[in-house]
Amino acid sequence: MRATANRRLSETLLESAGTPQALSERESYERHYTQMLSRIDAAEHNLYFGRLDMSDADSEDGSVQRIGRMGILDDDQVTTLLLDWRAPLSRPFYLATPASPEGVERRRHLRTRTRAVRSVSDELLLSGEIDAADPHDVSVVNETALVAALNAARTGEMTDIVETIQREQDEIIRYPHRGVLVVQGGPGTGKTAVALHRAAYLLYTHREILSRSGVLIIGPNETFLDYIAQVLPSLGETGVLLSTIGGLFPGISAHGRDSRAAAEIKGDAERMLPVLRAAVRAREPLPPRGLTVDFDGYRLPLDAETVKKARTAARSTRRPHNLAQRTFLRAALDELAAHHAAHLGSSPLDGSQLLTAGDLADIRTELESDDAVVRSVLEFWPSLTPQDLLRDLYSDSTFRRKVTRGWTDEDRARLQREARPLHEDADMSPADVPLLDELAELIGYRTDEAQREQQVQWRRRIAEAQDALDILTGSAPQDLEDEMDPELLMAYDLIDAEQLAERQEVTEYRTTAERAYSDRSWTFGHVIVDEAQELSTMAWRMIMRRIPNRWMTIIGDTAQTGDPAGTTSWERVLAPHVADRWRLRELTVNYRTPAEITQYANRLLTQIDPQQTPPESLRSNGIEPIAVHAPAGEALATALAVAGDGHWPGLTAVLVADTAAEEARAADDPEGIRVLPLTAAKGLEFDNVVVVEPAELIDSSSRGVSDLYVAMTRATQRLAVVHAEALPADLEDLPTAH
Ligand SMILES: Nc1ncnc2c1ncn2[C@@H]1O[C@H](COP(=O)(O)OP(=O)(O)OP(=O)(O)O)[C@@H](O)[C@H]1O
Repeated sequence: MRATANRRLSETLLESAGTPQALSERESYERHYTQMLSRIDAAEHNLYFGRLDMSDADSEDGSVQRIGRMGILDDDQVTTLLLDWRAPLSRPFYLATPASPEGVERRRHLRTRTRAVRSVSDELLLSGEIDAADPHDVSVVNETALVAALNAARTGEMTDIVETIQREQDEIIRYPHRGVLVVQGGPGTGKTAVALHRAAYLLYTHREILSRSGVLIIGPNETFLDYIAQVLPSLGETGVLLSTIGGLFPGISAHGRDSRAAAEIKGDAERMLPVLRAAVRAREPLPPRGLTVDFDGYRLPLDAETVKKARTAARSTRRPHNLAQRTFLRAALDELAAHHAAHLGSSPLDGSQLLTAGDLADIRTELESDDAVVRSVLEFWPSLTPQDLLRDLYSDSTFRRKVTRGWTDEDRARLQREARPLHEDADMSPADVPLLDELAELIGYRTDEAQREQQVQWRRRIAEAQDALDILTGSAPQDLEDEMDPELLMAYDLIDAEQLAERQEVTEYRTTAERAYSDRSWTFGHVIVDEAQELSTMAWRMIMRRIPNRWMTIIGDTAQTGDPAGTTSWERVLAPHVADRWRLRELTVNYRTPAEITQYANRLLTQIDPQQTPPESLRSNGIEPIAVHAPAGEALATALAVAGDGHWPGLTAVLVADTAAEEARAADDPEGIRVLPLTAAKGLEFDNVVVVEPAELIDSSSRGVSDLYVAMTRATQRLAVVHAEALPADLEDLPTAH
């Protein structure tokens, strides 16, 4: 397959593209073969991993199914050599258990490295020894392979779980409902893995729709996106847009940081929406008394009444601010024209209007072409950009006071930020992005890069066409010029550059993901939100605008919420958008953290939310977590020493409270050890974790206990807790080490 695709690609590249149509065909073939090659490359590792011997089939061919990362047909294009793991026929591979064998006699699991088979394990499902009547069978599927996968050392990049997906996970990955699906599950239950496999599954099953509209996956931060970036390509999918909330506004890279207090208030829709609306309205002011505009040697009054009338006309269109500007201008000019006409044309005898409707229209047209008049009128309904408005809100205290009616001074100060004239966009923080998006909606501001880019391309094409015409003119037979038949028409006589450019068909070569990324008004076919508990109500509004059909998978754990603007209740965040039309599925098994660690972590869960069932650890590894006492003020240094001296195999992370992030950055981390503030470790995992100063983690935020819970559940093998202050009561009985 690879050789064929390679050959076709070279043939395509060698083809000369004479006509624009041939050129566009060539490019689409090129794209097709390049994508096919990258899919084949991506599936190379462990291409074929599962085999099902079915009991019911009578023909030999039908009795065996081979399952792999991608579907492969034999040369006859009919016989299936390998079934895609997402195909319905592959399902028993993930679902069959001895209690419910789904017609599978034997399930074989293969592991390969490059082209060599490394291991094979078989399970006999129809051996009849098991009580097939037990409907509560919770045994794991593909046990040997699963245990191997769970014990494998971590590489710092997430891997796919396509070979060992478990039943409860499979049910979510293939969930057919076309509405909002919420997946709630404790740490390590495979939520992120399930989210990514669901994206791949949906793209496979609904490729027609989704390859055009795209799938968006939202993750909590860039580190997390890097961590999961390889999973979808390894499943053969490259067309998914991965983004953080901060990355969803085209043209803005939100690298600024907010204090927790600022992020909390910025994320609160109830508080911010009235402020944003007021901010736009404040840019639709009334003129000062006595304002006039000069026109035609007269001074026309631009008074409050005129502006009010125009403003009412504009507002009654119910269109966003920028889009209502034309109505405003038109209405204001009508008023000014009427004023002028009254002045010029009223009869000195009886005051009746002597000017005709035509005269009035002329005045109106002249007013409209008078730049100074138009500029004066538009002072009261200027074009706005979300960036400028937000910046004014943060840096102009008078403006801020005006639009935050009813706020305390203390809350107002949470929005305050120094005005910085240069590189302002770099100052935007992730919490600002939903505000920008909301403002863009109120203003009717388009970030349609695609459109802008099209214009640039259009101009470029005209320039190219002009060049082509120039060459054509230049290559006219000069020496014959005098004798040339003046009646003979040349191409350049008939066509101008614009027409020539127009003849080139406009084709969009960017991928769906690239187009979606540059267009704020893009709506996706499916949206998956991971670590969804962290999203503020403002962020939810932004996401919902991207997915009007509400076909979403929302994944998270309300016990892990760290952002003070985040949620502890799915009902609360979803009700404004979908009322109660959403379904909940739960994941209950912790595949990451061994039981030795979970027994301590789960005590914290009782504090965070006693209603939640603690996830059950699938394995134990015999390594007890430890507590290490540090001298006062030396918790971080001690933690680094513990991490370094342990010589533990695999990846080690030292996790500190966000408030200690500066200190952590300055620390000299020993080789192979990552020192991370807690928010940057969300969703990640490491073989060994050293948690620094639980008391500080708890105290540094109103969601401190959740933060500690997240920190402890990042470990796949070992946990050490280093403390100079007293340990929280729940961890007091940790075995101590020196
Ligand atoms: N069926 C499975 N087979 C093999 N590994 C699995 C399976 N399910 C989950 N895992 C592994 O368990 C670990 C945790 O999964 P994941 O990160 O998706 O959990 P999570 O629920 O998102 O966790 P958290 O909420 O703590 O971020 C990962 O290493 C993942 O590969």
